[in-house]
Amino acid sequence: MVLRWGVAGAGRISHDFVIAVQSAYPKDHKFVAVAARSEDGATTFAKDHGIPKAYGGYEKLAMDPDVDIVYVGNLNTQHFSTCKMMLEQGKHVLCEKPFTMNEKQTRKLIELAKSRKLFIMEAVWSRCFPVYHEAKRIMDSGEIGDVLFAAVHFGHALQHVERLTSVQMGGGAILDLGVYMLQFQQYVFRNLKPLHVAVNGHLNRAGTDESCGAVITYPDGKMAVVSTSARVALPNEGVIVGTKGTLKIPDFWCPTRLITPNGVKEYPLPRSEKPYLHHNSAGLCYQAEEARKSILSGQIECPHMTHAETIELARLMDLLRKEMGVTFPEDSQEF
Ligand SMILES: NC(=O)C1=CN([C@@H]2O[C@H](COP(=O)(O)OP(=O)(O)OC[C@H]3O[C@@H](n4cnc5c(N)ncnc54)[C@H](OP(=O)(O)O)[C@@H]3O)[C@@H](O)[C@H]2O)C=CC1
Ligand SMILES: O=C(O)[C@H](O)[C@H](O)[C@H](O)CO
Repeated sequence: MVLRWGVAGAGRISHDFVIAVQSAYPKDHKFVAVAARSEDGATTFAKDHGIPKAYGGYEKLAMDPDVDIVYVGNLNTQHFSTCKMMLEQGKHVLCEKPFTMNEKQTRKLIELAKSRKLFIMEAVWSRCFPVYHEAKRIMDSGEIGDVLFAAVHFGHALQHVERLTSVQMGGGAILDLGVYMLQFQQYVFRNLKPLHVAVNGHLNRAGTDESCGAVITYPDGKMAVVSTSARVALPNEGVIVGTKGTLKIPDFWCPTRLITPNGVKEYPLPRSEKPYLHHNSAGLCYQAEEARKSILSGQIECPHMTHAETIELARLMDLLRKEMGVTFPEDSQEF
C-alpha cells in the first residue's frame, strides 16, 4: 500500500521530514499535498519538494480526498486544532512532539481518533530507531540483568529560538526537549507507574522554563534521573543500568550507535541527496514507515509510541510545569 501524505505547516521540521521519507521510501510513501497558513509558503515548499498540490490554509488539506495521513509540523500551540481538524475530516495523523500543550488536550485528541477509528501518533521519532529496538531486545533478554536505573541529560543552547522561549508559542525546555528525556525513561521503565517525581529548575526572563531536572522513582528500587536545558549543550547520552551491565546510547533522541557490554553496534542512517536542517534527520523516516505498517494492519496506534504513553508523557510534562510554575493559556481552556 502506498501511503499518501499531506503536510500541515511548511516550516523547518516539515522540510526535514519530507526529505527523509522521500529519500528512504520512494515507492511506499508519496507526498500529495502541503498546506501552510499562506498560499505562498505552501507553494514554495511544494516546489522545493516536488509536491503536486499546495494549499493556503489547513482546511483545504483536511478536505483533500487524495490524502490518507497528515503530518502535523506546525507550532506546539497549533497541534491540537490542526490534528482535530484533520481527524474530523477522516485523516490519519502523525503529529510532531509535543503532541499537544497538556494532558487535557491530549486525551481529547486520542478520544476523537478512537471514536473515528483513525490512526494517530505523537512523532516521538526516537522510538522508531533501530537502536531503540535493539536496546529493548537486550533489556527484555535479561542480558544486563534487572534494569534499575536510567539517566539522560539533554540540552542544547536554544534561547535564541523564539518558539522555545515565548509562552504564546508554547515554548519552554520541558515541552521542546523535556519530552525526549521523559520518553527515554518511560521507554526504559515501560508500563510502570512512577511512585514519586521530584522536580526543580530555572525559568528564563520570558517566564518559560529554561532548565528542568527530575528524579522519578518506580517500584522495586527502580529510578530515573533526567534533566534538560535549553540554554546549554548537555552530554545527550542515554544510560540504562542493569544489575549485570550498562547500555549507553549517544545522541539518545536520534541514535545511530548502541554501546553494550559486548561491544558497539552501529546503525547507519539512510542516505539522502538533499541537506537536512537538524542532526540525524534522516531518521525521521522510521516513524513514517511505522505509521504505514500500523495503518496497513488496521491499528490506530503505533506499538512503539502508544496512546497510553503519549497521555502519560503529557501528564508528566504538566506535572513538571506545575512544579516550575509554568502555565499556558491552553491550561485554562475548556472544550
Ligand atoms: N522531531 C524533531 O526532530 C523536531 C521536532 N520539532 C517540532 O516541530 C514543530 C515545529 O518546529 P519547527 O519546524 O522548528 O518550527 P518553525 O519555526 O519552522 O515553524 C513551523 C511552522 O509553524 C508555523 N509558525 C511558525 N511561526 C509562527 C507564528 N509566529 N505564528 C503562527 N504560526 C507560526 C508555520 O506554519 P505555516 O507554514 O503553516 O505558516 C511554520 O511553518 C514543533 O512542535 C517542534 O517541537 C522541531 C524540530 C525538530
Ligand atoms: O525536536 C527537536 O529536536 C527540538 O525541537 C529542537 O529543540 C529543535 O531542533 C530546536 O530548533
